[in-house]
Amino acid sequence: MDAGTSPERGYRWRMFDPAAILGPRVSAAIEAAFGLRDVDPVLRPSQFADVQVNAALALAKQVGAPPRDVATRLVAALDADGAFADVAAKVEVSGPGFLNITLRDDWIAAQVGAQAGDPRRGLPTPEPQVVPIDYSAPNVAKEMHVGHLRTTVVGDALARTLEALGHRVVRQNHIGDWGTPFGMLIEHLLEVGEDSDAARLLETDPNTFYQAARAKFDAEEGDFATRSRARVVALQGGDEATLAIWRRMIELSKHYFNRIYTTLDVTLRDEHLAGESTYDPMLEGICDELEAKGLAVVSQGALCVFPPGFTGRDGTPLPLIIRKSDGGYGYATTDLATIKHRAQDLHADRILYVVGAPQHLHLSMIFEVARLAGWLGDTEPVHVQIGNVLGADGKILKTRSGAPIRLMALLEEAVERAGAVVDAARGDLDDDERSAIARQVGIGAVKYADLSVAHDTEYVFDFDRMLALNGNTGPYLQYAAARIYSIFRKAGLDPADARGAVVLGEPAERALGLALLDFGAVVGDVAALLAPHRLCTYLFELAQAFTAFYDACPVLTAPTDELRASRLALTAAVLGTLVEGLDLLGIAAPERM
Ligand SMILES: NC(=[NH2+])NCCC[C@H](N)C(=O)O
Repeated sequence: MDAGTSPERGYRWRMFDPAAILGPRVSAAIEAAFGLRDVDPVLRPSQFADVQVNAALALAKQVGAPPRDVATRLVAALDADGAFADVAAKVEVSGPGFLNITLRDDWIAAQVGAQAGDPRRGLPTPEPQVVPIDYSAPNVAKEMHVGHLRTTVVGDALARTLEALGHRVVRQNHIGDWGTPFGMLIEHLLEVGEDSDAARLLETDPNTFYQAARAKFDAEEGDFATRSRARVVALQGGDEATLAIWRRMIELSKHYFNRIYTTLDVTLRDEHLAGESTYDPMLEGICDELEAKGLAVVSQGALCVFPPGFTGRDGTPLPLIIRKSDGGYGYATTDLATIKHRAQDLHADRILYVVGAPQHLHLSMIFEVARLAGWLGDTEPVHVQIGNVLGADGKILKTRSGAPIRLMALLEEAVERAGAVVDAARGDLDDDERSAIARQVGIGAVKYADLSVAHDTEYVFDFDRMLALNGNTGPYLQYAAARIYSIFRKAGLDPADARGAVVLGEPAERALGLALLDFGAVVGDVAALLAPHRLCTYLFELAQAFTAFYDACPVLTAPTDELRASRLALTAAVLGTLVEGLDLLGIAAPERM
């Protein structure tokens, strides 16, 4: 995906990673040698060098010389002003015209030390943006399904990450709390009574509540259906008594959502609720405006917009219906009001819609109509498409009987399974601590499984795999952090006090230092590319680099005091990075497990 208007791209906002420091120096050398300004130095990681400069290949055409010559002149320019002397031990021309740079060990060590002392741990500080994030968005009186789980988890990780970078995130939970079904739902609630067990289902098992209402409606029992239809009219007409009972219903549903959010440890709160009903007062004005602008036309009795470029399979233009022939408004009108509000009232720079992939056509049409209406200005709406969560059979995850999985039951099972492992491994800990760990590990495993694959791809929900202690899993990373906590317990040292000067001698030590320096750039990429899985991959590789280091380099029994202090400092930096990285993903790191 294109990074769009995201400010995190480029070196300008970054601090400690080698590319951020070398990039501008290579650009300056290109200017000195060839008189070309602001040329992208094209720095890439490479298996043959700490950093590879690929600019010569692209420059060759412009300069009119073979890439190897360009590369050689570039090295001469870099040498001439000593641009690399403090940073690079060696710069070599290789292959068709790459520059392979070997960094100085003492430079890497100093950067690691500086990053560890930075309160932001090397996170970039880009120009702050206003970013509304639309995520979770379950429907009132319906069970949240695994699709909602994934938008909740991915949206929350993006919210945490963008906020950590300094952006003003506006969390928006666009719950489905409005529309035709509310007539029958309210009538049902009135019949069973607000304080009945049947009403309580809204908090515990909303699907059963919904189905009971639906059954009465379909059976045409007495005048239930007629009353339901009248109730929708009363609701949308602003009848106070109807609104009062509707509010009670939302209140009960909120208890259900909040239980899920608390269990999941996500940052969504009541104040982030901005459901479909919020925009009801704007809908008439939206239709009037689009009609006045000549964008909406009446077709078969309904008011529609036909945004250019959207056609059905047979080539006919696709409508976005904004007012049905009976005068009612639907999902599309609400979304148009929503996007106008986000662009014009919230002054959004980017709007993230963390929503299931099947809604891509709908959202693309909304974005296009908003653009045609002139509402967007510089606002960039983005659909962060969420792929399906599948069962072992490769179909959308369902229970054996084919019913949708109850999300709470799924989360409870994750915690239970994690608990069995923790109970077996840590009989030495008391019950409370074991159950707290089980919760962090079980929930962390589910969240990590959602986050570690690209958000737009499908994946198979598999408890055994997500709870495994090896491989790219949440528990693996939590375990890596817990192991480091135990090293510090053994040393009788608080990791915050491990501030010895870093010395990098062994190859595994050096590789670990380099890995640490990437943290800021990776977090910047997560925000720019809206790709939390990149942070997962990074943390997994960092944990592996730590294991390799720990196998090769004794820490507590290091040969000298200096080395011991250095290795403890390195170890503390890894712990801090793991804990902070997991926190950006919304995953806790227990101190023991
Ligand atoms: N602005 C939006 N359309 N957000 C997504 C809403 C998702 C919708 N409630 C659903 O469950 O499918």
